[in-house]
Amino acid sequence: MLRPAFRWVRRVQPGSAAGAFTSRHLNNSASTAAPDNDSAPKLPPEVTIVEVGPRDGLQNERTPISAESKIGFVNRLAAAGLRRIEAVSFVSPKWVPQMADGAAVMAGVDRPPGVRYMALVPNLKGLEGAVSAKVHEVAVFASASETFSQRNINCTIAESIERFRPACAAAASAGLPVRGYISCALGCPFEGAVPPAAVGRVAEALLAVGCAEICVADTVGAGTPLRAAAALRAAAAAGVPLLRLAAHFHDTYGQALANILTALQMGVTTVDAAAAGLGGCPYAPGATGNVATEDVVYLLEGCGVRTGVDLERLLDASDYICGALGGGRLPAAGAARALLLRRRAAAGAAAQQ
Ligand SMILES: CC(C)(COP(=O)([O-])OP(=O)([O-])OC[C@H]1O[C@@H](n2cnc3c(N)ncnc32)[C@H](O)[C@@H]1OP(=O)([O-])[O-])[C@@H](O)C(=O)NCCC(=O)NCCSC(=O)C[C@@](C)(O)CC(=O)[O-]
Repeated sequence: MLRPAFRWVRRVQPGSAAGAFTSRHLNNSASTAAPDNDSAPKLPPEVTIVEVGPRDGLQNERTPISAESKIGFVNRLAAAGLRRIEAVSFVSPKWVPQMADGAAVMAGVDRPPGVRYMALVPNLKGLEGAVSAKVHEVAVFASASETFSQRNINCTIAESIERFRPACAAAASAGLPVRGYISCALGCPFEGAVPPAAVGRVAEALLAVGCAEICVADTVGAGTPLRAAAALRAAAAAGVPLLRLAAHFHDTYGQALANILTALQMGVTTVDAAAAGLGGCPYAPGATGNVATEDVVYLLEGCGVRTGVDLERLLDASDYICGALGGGRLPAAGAARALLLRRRAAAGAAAQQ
C-alpha cells in the first residue's frame, strides 16, 4: 500500500475561493467541494503546475505553427496565472522542425513579473541558445530506457549524462536552475516495462551533474498509480527530496489524473500539464497528449488545492491555440473538452440573440 509521506489537508468551506470556482463550472447535480470527512484525500494545500503545452504540446504537430501563434499562446498562459511555462526547446531543427523558432518565440513573449520561462536543451549548444534567449530555467532530458535514449537523442543514457555535464555547468554559471527529465520512467514504447531501479540510477546521475529538480515522466502515458508511485519512490530513494521532484504524465491510457493524485499524496508538489491536453513526443510512437491543464486545475481546485490558475483565462489560451491549429481541433476528453465546448456553445447562443 502507498503510505503518504505528507498529511496535508485543506478542506473547502462553502463560499471559499475554491467553492466559488466549483459553482461556476459545475451543473447543479454535482459538486467538487472537498468532502469534510476523514476519507478526503491527503493533499498539499497548493501545487505548482508547470505548463508544458508550448513545448511538449506543440513539438509533435505536423503542420508548422507560426511563432506569432506560439507567442499568443504563451502570453495567454501567463495571463491565466501559470508561473512556470516550458515555452520552447533548443534542439536540432533536423530532429524537431516545429521547435526551430525558439529564439523568435522567446523574443516575442511578454515577461510579466513572476512568470518563469523554461527551455528544453539536449546539450551545450542548446544551452547557449537558451541563455541567449533569456529564459529563466532550462531542462535536460535523459531516459530510463536505452532504446528510447537512442531514438530520441541518438546516444546511450551514459553518453547523454556526459553531454549534460557541461550544459549544467554553463547553466550554473549563467544562474539558470536545471530540471532533469527522466523520460520513459513508467514504460517504454520499445522496451515495455521499465524497472524502477533504472529510474533511480538516472535520478542519481542527473542530481550528480547539477539538476535542481528531477521530473519523472511517463512519456507513453501507460503508467498506473502503483507504477507511478514505484518510479517516484525510486527517484526519492536515489536522493531527490520530494519537494524537488516533479511528475509529468501523459494521458494515453486515461491514468494521468489518478497518477497525479498518487504523486501528491506522496508529497510531490509540482506537476506538469499542457493546456487542451496537447502533446506527444515525435520519438514515442503511440503516445498521445499530456494531461490537460484544465483537467488538473479542475481536479485540484475541486479538492481544495490552490493552483493559482484562472480556469476561464486558461480556456482563452486553449481556445486560441486550438483555433491556431485549425481543423476544428478540440481537447480529446475530460474537463478541457467539456469546458471548451460549453464555452463555445454559450458564445454561439449569445451570437444568435
Ligand atoms: C541531441 C541531438 C542534437 C543529437 O543529434 P545528432 O544528430 O546525434 O547530433 P550532432 O551533434 O551530430 O548534430 C546534428 C546537427 O544538429 C545540430 N545541433 C546539435 N545540437 C543542437 C541544438 N541543441 N540546437 C540546434 N542544433 C543542434 C548540429 O549542429 C548538427 O547540425 P549540422 O552540422 O548537421 O548542420 C538530436 O538528437 C536532438 O536534437 N534530439 C532532440 C529530440 C527531441 O527534442 N525530442 C523531443 C523532446 S523529449 C520528450 O519529448 C520527452 C519529454 C522531455 O517531454 C518527457 C516526456 O514527455 O515524457
